Amino acid sequence: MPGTFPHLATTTADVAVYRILDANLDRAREGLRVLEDWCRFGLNQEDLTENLKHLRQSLAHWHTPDLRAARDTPGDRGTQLSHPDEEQRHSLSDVLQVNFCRVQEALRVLEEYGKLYQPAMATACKHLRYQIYSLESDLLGHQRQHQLRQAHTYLVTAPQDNLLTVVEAALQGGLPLVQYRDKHTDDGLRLQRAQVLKDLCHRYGALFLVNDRVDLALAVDADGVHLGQQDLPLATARQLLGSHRIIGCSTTNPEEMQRAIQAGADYIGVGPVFATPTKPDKAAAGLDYVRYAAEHATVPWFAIGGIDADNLDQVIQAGARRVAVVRAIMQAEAPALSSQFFETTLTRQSLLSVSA
Ligand SMILES: Cc1ncc(COP(=O)(O)OP(=O)(O)O)c(N)n1
Ligand SMILES: Cc1ncsc1CCOP(=O)(O)O
Ligand SMILES: [Mg+2]
Repeated sequence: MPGTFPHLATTTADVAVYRILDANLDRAREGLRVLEDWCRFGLNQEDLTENLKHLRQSLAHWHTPDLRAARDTPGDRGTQLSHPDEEQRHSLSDVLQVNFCRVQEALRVLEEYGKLYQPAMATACKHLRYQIYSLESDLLGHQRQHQLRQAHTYLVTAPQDNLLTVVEAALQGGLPLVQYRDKHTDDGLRLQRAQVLKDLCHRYGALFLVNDRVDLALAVDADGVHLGQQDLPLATARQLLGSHRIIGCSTTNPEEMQRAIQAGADYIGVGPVFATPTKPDKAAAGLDYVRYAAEHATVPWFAIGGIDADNLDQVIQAGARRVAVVRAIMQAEAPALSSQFFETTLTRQSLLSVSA
């Protein structure tokens, strides 16, 4: 077989290899186009768009007429094959993840069969595959930041027996952001719960962060971590989590806010706005600190502490457009309706503020 690949396929095996190369060049280029279009139209990320376009064009170079000539779509038994997982996508992140996998698999196939056809092609596809791996974490990081900016309601969970039922109901109500907070359960159970919650959030296209614990966040590949003033320094957490994950920071006053932003926090908590039994050890920072944040915060910020449907208007009037809650959803009769109420009210207010 080696060396028996003239420009026109001569044996049945040659034709089959040509068809595999043709199909996978199509697969890889189509997947790259899906990723490129989200970077262009969804994330408005020019660099990422340019990178993906360049990779797509590099692949096109190898898609020669003799490979295309081997195509036999009517004779392709695979066109009828499908799998339930291929028929639906749970979220944008799901679309991105699936298409990264598609491109990586196709490049692997091109590398292996390319060794029979043109070794230079195999080498080129290997290099492209490694470029895609690093592009994936970069794009994932931008997608997380995009989702964070779009989120207006942040559920911070409380340890209760119906934790999963409440969180799933809230996700069904459109909750975009969840933080697993559990100060006293043993680590084995916390790890297990964090993994289940992360999978649940990603099934609904929501971000999942872990409170306090960078190790748990890494162990379950969470989207990030939320740090308080007594937790790991943000710089250390950033070293461990990297730039593609989200790090949030609690703040109760302007000094803590400025320190958190200078340290590179992707978002901050602003509160407790009102005294709350959920965090009885912390005095209320009051609406004045919300007003200060509205004026000075240069990163996304979530008002937190004693916030519910009854006092949401006051918090909005003080300038908040994002809130984090525990009891208002965890103890709601209907967590889905509660999430929907917060998210629609705050999203509407944000749009009104932008157009004002
Ligand atoms: C969004 C948000 N803001 C503040 C907190 C409080 O964090 P927590 O770990 O409960 O308390 P401190 O570490 O800040 O004392 C939060 N969880 N989420
Ligand atoms: C975790 C946290 N950080 C500041 S206040 C608070 C608790 C908020 O709980 P609730 O929304 O039930 O008042
Ligand atoms: Mg903490």
